[in-house]
Amino acid sequence: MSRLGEARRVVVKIGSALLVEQATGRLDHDWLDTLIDDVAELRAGGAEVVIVSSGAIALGRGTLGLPRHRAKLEESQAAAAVGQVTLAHAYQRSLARHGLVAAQVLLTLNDTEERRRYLNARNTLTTLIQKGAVPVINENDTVATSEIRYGDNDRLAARVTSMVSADTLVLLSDVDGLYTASPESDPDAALVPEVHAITAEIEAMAGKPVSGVGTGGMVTKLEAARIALGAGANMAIASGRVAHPLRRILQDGPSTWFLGSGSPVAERKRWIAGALVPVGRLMVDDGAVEALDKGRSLLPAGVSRIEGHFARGDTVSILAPSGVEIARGLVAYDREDAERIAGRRSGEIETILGWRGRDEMVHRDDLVLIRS
Ligand SMILES: Nc1ncnc2c1ncn2[C@@H]1O[C@H](COP(=O)(O)OP(=O)(O)O)[C@@H](O)[C@H]1O
Ligand SMILES: N[C@@H](CCC(=O)OP(=O)(O)O)C(=O)O
Repeated sequence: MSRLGEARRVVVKIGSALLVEQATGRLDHDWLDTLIDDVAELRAGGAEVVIVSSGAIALGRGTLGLPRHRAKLEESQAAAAVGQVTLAHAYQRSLARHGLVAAQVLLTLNDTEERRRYLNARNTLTTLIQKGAVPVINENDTVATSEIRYGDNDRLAARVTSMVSADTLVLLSDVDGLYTASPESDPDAALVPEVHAITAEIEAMAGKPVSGVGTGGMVTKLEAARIALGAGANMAIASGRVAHPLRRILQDGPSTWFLGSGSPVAERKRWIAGALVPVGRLMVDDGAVEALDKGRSLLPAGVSRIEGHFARGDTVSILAPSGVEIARGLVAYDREDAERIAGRRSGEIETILGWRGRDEMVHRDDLVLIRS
């Protein structure tokens, strides 16, 4: 079976140049339908699919009568506001043919970098996936100023891959994959089928050229690969210039696979254990120690004392009654709220806080045991 066939959670990124006909500025519905047929096929095979789609600016530009090149930032943002409506509607229509529900999610760089927003976005996305909807994500172009913009959806898609712990990222582009040199300028350039590490040699292959309506080029695709591999996912670049582009990858058509060594969950846990400095401490009772050893989440009921100042999403140490640190994790509540619900049953959270938070103080996906 192909690597894509084995994937369980896949993020697919679609570049503007694929969806929007350059000459007319129109959305290519026929092509989109073939792509969505493939998405339905992947889902029928048991995979969950998240879409990251560009195209809002290219679609809105024509409607507002803006030039293709050298539009000002605020003009592009205005174009995105118009084009995003068309884009979301196109996905909604195409997915509905398979009885699938589209969910529009617009993110900025802050949402994937600032811990609180990151957790909120992650919770929303995982809820959508669990409910069977297909998230269709784009950058929130209208609100983002240059400092808080991604500017390219390749890296946004890689951050989303990490955020939802997807095992596979597919970047559909106008080329079959990474070539030894830019295929536009070098007729001898050859497709690289597999990349195991992003070395200086690989970096040298990516030039800076950019297609007519896109903004990325190969450089941002390599940056995306670095993020995806760091999150334990594999990444493919393949052409979307064909009907049924995902089926083509499933049938081992031309592509470049960037192959990582870890698994998404293992990488995430390594990040929690190693890269983050705990800012608070949760003392837990013996029952909680036992539950954590069995791989369960930490519930408020098992927390007996709290120290330090932390906000939702911060890293905390979890200490056994003996004072030994047994785990680390991302806490789901601010210190003040954590204190109010400590020692209480999860069913009481809503009555105590006045709003319904998570049942867990630290969810098991956000928790790593640090003693053997
Ligand atoms: N080594 C390379 N291999 C493949 N494509 C390259 C390479 N170097 C530069 N490119 C250029 O990158 C383009 C793909 O990036 P881009 O146009 O940004 O796609 P998208 O719109 O899908 O993000 C190719 O069409 C090609 O012109
Ligand atoms: N957010 C922008 C797309 C930015 C982008 O990365 O474009 P592309 O290089 O075509 O994938 C839009 O929707 O127009």
